[in-house]
Amino acid sequence: MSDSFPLQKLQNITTPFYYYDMELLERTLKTVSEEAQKHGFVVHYAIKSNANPRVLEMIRSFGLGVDCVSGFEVQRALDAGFKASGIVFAGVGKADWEIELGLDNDIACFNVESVPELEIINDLAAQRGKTANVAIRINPNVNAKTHHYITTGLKENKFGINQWDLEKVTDALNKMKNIKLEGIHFHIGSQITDLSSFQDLCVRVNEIHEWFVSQHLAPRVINVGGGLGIDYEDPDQNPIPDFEGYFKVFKEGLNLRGDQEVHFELGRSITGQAGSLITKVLYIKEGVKTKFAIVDGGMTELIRPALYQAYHKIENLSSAAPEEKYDVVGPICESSDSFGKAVSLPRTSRGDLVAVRSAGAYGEVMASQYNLRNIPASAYSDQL
Ligand SMILES: Cc1ncc(COP(=O)(O)O)c(C=O)c1O
Ligand SMILES: N[C@@H](CCCC[NH3+])C(=O)O
Repeated sequence: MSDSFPLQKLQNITTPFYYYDMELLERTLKTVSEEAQKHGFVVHYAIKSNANPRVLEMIRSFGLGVDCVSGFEVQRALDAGFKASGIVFAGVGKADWEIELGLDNDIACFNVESVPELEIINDLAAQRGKTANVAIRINPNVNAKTHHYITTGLKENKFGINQWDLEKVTDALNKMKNIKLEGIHFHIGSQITDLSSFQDLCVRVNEIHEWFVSQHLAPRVINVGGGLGIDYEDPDQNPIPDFEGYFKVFKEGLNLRGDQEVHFELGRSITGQAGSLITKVLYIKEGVKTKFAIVDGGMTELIRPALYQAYHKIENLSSAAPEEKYDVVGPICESSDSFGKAVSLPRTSRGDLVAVRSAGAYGEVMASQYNLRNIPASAYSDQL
């Protein structure tokens, strides 16, 4: 039985729902802010990982900027009170209305992923008599050593502009009157736990940076994206990622010139450990190999196990009986609707509350209404 959850209070809430440990979120934000400040680094929060209004409110209170990947995210960030001057906007397929929204609100920077996109931003900025700040997203062809669905910096991935196309970018930039080159941008993938991938990234960034300088273009901002992973196996042992070690890699690895700024776009490492999906056991059913614990939350609330075969620690909050093995499955009409196979849990019964841990990032925000289910509600440790 876990003592890190207020079981009595959680029992009164209709399941399934997301539970946010706001004290942990606060400690994580304090750590990331302090560690970044030591080096003068600027952190943008990747809102795609979690756009819950209460979560955003706390993140905003720490003065982080926001990294967005759609016009809807830009709008959510503005609605949550983030300043436009702290908003950066990436994405391979920005529609005209999304670019217009960014321009009309004077966001800080567009992270541009192709030459045709650059042309459209230039045209739309010209129509408004404005100059758009852009960072060129470059695909550094670095192996992030993570799940292939969430690696983004290999040459075959759709993201960014390949190095051999950079001359086309500089040619285009020289012709465009309504674009200002603000920086260069990279992002190699997500859930990266081997820091050597970030060392490899630094080597590529330095090469590419040198090339820009040789073209008499001096990017003011070096944006190295996000991707720092979390400990899904042991969230209690490692609730806060090693931000110190992570930033140190960039401090030591990047060759900076003058007053350049280094920007980061961190999502999972900020929100991941602060959220759990709380679900209730509906039925215990005998299976062929193990018993099924059928819970009332499923892939519609948390799709990561079904989509990436991702591991999430599962805990029975209600029982302290001897352990047995269960396949913990949801009610959705898909065989992949499983949170874990042969999971050791204290003997589990109908009505027990189960926590699926480390679900604060890419959890609530990826919920769907498949099977016409409701989008899950949330509860917060500081409001119970
Ligand atoms: C461009 C960009 N920046 C930042 C992030 C945030 O990544 P993470 O949540 O792994 O820190 C992502 C997602 O992978 C991304 O695509
Ligand atoms: N949704 C992914 C991460 C994608 C990151 C965005 N590029 C996950 O749950 O791990």
